[in-house]
Amino acid sequence: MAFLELNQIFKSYYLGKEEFPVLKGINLAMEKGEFVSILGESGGGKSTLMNIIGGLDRNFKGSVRVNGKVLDHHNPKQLDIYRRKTVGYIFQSFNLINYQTNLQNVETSLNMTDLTATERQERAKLLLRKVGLEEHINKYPSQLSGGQKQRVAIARALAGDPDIIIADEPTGALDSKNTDEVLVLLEQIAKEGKLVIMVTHSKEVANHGSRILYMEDGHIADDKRLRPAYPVPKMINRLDSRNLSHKTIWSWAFEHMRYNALQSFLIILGSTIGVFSVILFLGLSNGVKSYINQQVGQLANPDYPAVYKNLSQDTKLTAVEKIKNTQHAMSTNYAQASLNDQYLNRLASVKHVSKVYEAFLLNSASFDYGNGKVKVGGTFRSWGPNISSSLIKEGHIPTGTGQIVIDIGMAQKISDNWKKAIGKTVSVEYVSYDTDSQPVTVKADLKVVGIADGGQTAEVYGTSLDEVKKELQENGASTQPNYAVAKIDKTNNVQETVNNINKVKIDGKDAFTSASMNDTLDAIYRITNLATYLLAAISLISLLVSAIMIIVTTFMSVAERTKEIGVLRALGARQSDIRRLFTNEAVIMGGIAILCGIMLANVGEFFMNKWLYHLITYNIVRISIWNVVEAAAISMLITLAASFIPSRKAAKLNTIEALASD
Ligand SMILES: Nc1ncnc2c1ncn2[C@@H]1O[C@H](COP(=O)(O)OP(=O)(O)OP(=O)(O)O)[C@@H](O)[C@H]1O
Repeated sequence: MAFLELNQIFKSYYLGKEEFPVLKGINLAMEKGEFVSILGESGGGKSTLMNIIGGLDRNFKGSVRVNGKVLDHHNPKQLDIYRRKTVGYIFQSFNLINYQTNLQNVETSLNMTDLTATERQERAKLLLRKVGLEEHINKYPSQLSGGQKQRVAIARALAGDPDIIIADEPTGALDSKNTDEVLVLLEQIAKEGKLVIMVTHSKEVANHGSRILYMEDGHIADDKRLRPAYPVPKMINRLDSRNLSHKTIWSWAFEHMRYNALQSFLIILGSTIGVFSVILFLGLSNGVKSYINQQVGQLANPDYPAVYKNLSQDTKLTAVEKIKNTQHAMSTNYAQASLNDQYLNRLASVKHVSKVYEAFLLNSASFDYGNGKVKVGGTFRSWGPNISSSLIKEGHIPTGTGQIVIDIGMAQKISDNWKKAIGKTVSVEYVSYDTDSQPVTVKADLKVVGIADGGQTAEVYGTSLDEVKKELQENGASTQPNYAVAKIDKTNNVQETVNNINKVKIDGKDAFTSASMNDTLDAIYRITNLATYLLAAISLISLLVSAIMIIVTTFMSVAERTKEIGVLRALGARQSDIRRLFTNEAVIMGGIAILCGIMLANVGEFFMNKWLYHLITYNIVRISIWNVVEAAAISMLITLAASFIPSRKAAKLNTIEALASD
């Protein structure tokens, strides 16, 4: 039984329904140690026959038997292994991979053997030495002559230690000197016990073989033996084949990306800008929220909601709107708008309210220092536990009568060194109302004991509750508080208690209106969230643009590398290897873009905070680890999705057509 047997091989091409038979019943037997030349007219079916022997063509009739076993051409996996292990290809146009060095080109094939990395390198060097290219191992194919390229291709074909070498017009593109050198090498390979099958148009070239087959009209017209087959030496230590490792595919993807540096750089740049802006906008939104929190939080303690008397009948109004109505009503009917003992006691009886503090908010007050030297307007308030003491930047909160806390803005006007305002006397003037709701002007001289900074939200002027009551009493104004502060036992109970306070009824009507910090913040957050989503959506657009760039460039890359895909498949790479090759490259670029985007966003955070700090004294960009994770995940998903279709297309390319592409 011969090593390679072809039985009744029929092959036709179809144009529409029209059949073009090319091989019309080929029967052949070939042995190891033979150097078979195939001659024949152009279009006679030589390459078609080679594709069948090489395991590239699966659509034919008949059987191919190798070493006694029928090759199952309906089983792609078996064919992958067959090409990897049994066949070595040499093409007319060399088909070397241009972004790999000559050494790496030979190693490409060796990567599908069971050798270790060092063994692979040693064998690649040995093979390149064998074909006389020892000095050129680190050059790229573009730096070699045609003959040298073909010798690299021969070294690559031999790399996996195959039994059959298929050379399809290996000398077609070479001059006579290089042709001779290549033929000597092929003869040498046959002498080493391999079956060499060479297609040629030249009789002279064919004569180097030990046997010549003439193909004519889809048949073997003549089979001429020139000399006996070379004796097959005992082959020991044969290499075994294995699938390409993930590591190898990653390194190829990386090599190709490096080879196409400019194109890769532009894609990475596009994605980097996308990732950078998504992270930065998310960080900005965090900063804005935490800034609002800080501003509102430092002004008022969330465990102490303010409670006003409710005068609005319209139940659809929000708590904040109802509070405004009550404040308006104060100047027309103070007695009705302020809280009497009945209301204060009822409030104290609400569940979770552990204490009720009377409080005054006196709008349109004026604060005067040095008889008009510094005069400012603002709201004067009684200082209660609801006002955070962290607002005090110098001095202390007002504890007894005759004391005042002024805003830092006024303190700066009083003295260049604002801290020196402590101890100065400030005159306060405001309007309140008597029990008949008639306006009463209240004046008092108070000593500055503290300086407060309310940030962007409010200017802070305040005195003790006792002092307010004393002033009102002395000037004949009503001492009924215009609002109250309820102390809630636990932070967790605040929202529920505020809701319950708003439901309390006196004389059948809603008695109170109160807004928790959450109510106030929710409205603000809704707006900042909206702004954030809009900004993030804009940056997502740049990610999408980079996704489109990835799709386009991967498609272009597949088109450019069609031949390379064909070569890799002919060497035994699986469809999944090809798919991974393209996906991995996109993932590497996406990964680099994510890293660059994260780094840039951090730099952006630093500079934006630096530039904006003097405006608001706050680090307004606050990138959290979650912002980074979110942006990285979105970007990687987009990258994978973008590379999916082109990679699949690459994997599904027909190997023969890919090899035939220009
Ligand atoms: N994919 C295809 N679709 C249709 N016809 C094809 C296809 N590939 C080859 N053929 C036809 O099959 C015939 C045999 O082609 P093949 O390439 O095997 O010939 P060849 O003997 O190698 O020719 P040459 O010596 O010119 O390379 C030709 O007529 C060719 O036009």
